[in-house]
Amino acid sequence: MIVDDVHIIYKVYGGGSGKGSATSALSRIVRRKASPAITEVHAVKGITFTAYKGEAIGLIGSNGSGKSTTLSAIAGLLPTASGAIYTDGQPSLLGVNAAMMNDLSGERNVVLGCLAMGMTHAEVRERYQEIVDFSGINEKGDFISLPMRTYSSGMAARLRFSIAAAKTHDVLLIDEALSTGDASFQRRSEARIKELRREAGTVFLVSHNNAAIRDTCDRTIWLEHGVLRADGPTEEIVKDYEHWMKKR
Ligand SMILES: Nc1ncnc2c1ncn2[C@@H]1O[C@H](COP(=O)(O)OP(=O)(O)OP(=O)(O)O)[C@@H](O)[C@H]1O
Repeated sequence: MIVDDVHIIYKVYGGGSGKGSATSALSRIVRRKASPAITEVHAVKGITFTAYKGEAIGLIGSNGSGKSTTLSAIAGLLPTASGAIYTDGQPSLLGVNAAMMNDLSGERNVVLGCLAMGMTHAEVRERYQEIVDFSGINEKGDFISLPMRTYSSGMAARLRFSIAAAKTHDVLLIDEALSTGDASFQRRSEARIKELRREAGTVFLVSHNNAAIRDTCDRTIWLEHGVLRADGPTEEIVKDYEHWMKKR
């Protein structure tokens, strides 16, 4: 995968005016008043790097440095203002916010999630039990047949991770997934990420948990203010980052 001088700019409509509602938009149309100002947030400012098959890369940086934005752009969910991203294979974003249908049962979400990732019905049937067992949702009763809205945030995150981790991904993008779930689930998910790596894809992990980055990634990219500050062996980069954080 090649990320070539990528810039990402968010456009925030009506920023600052405090009148972003539908009725105020309608009144502006009726009165033919100019639309409110657009505020631009330049979140990523010219990032360039190359990632190879079999690599697990950590993305670190302070809050608002552009890690999640970079990941969304690689997943194809955000357009670049300039620059380009080239990938060999389909990147999938495994975020704690990945869409699930809250009114449907966990069971239906597993089936829909698997179909959405391109599995056939037969493959879904084959993997279903494994996904439910991995998530551990049923450890405390038959929760998998209840609607997702009855799950705790940790349970929902575990199910999301388990669905996405059931498939071998060409490029797997993980946003803070390891920080959700309890200690035993974190251990299981770390082991699964290692397996996914062996199955040849490229893994990106965004996390504030430096121990998880050290355990999972051999290369780390450090972003700060939307700029690539360092890119190299995990141990070296995380050490510099921790040192820099202490001095702030
Ligand atoms: N939907 C959005 N609209 C406008 N600005 C946004 C949006 N999402 C993020 N930003 C801005 O883009 C910048 C980078 O945000 P991003 O979420 O990528 O950072 P991050 O490094 O993942 O942060 P954190 O560690 O807090 O999760 C921030 O300045 C943020 O305010």
